[in-house]
Amino acid sequence: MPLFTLPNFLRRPRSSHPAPPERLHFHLRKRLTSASGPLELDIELDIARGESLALLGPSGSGKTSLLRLLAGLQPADGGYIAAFGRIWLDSACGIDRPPRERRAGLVFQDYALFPNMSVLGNVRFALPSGSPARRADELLERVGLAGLANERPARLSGGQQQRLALARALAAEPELLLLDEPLSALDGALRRDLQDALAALRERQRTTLLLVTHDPGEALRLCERAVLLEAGRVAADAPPARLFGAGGPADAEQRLTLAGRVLERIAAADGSPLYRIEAEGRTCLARAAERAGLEPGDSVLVSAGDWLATPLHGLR
Ligand SMILES: Nc1ncnc2c1ncn2[C@@H]1O[C@H](COP(=O)(O)OP(=O)(O)OP(=O)(O)O)[C@@H](O)[C@H]1O
Repeated sequence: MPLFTLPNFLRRPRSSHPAPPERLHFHLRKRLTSASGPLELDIELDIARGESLALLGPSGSGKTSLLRLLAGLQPADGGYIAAFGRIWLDSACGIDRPPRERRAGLVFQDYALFPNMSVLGNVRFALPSGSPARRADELLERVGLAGLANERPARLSGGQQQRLALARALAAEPELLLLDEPLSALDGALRRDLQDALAALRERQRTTLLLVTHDPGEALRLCERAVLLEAGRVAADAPPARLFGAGGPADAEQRLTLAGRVLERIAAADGSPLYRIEAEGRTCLARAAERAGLEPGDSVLVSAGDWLATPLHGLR
């Protein structure tokens, strides 16, 4: 008979779920209320550390809710999250770590910046303790905000606030980065620059990424895996090129965007370059998006509406 036993309320609950250090595995259930009636979110996914996953699906399919459940900002009705060697949630045994104990960084459409801190202060605040302060300057440089370091967030445009929110999320070096259309307020070259910066930073830190996007090009460029949600369930889980390909499960508008490869460069009548492209078994002629300087063999995304080819990096 032990001399001393801990009372029940002091015992730490133990989960029976395995939590391998290199994986994120979750099964989450949540009853939601949509305009057309109750919606049962029920999603199970197994994701490797460093993997980059696009979350797609029609409005109201549960994408934002899933990110909020993972971050701990919304309570699940049931389920578990085993994240990189730790249990964040196991409703069966009463474990539910608060957001600050989950190593998840998130950027939502409404940014949630600290209004009374400078731009630089917002990023510095998120640095893990012991990080060199210049890391905040590097991140601001990377997202093109170095010149605005001393401004207050309210003085920034929507796109600049979005970039600041991204820099702040990256500063915290999260194991899991949850991005809800983080680049939607940006256009053209800036969007491409930030996508490149995000890909480079993510690779360096081996961050696992869940990215909500409505942009097939973004999914193709940044993610090796795409999960399509429909009415709170996983309807498809495949490489983005397959999801958006002809006959794939993405919706008709997205299917107009094809993954292809440059066959050759030819000159149009006015001397501007045109490219012959093989995409999903058909050949087309396309102009290049921006000054792309495409070469034969390059992977591209072709928007069938106006036959515009966008170069892709990382397409498998
Ligand atoms: N806390 C909540 N309680 C009940 N229902 C909710 C809650 N939060 C969201 N919902 C509902 O759940 C449904 C899914 O919403 P969610 O924002 O997750 O969808 P989404 O796929 O991100 O949509 P969008 O692409 O438009 O952002 C919506 O109908 C919404 O009204």
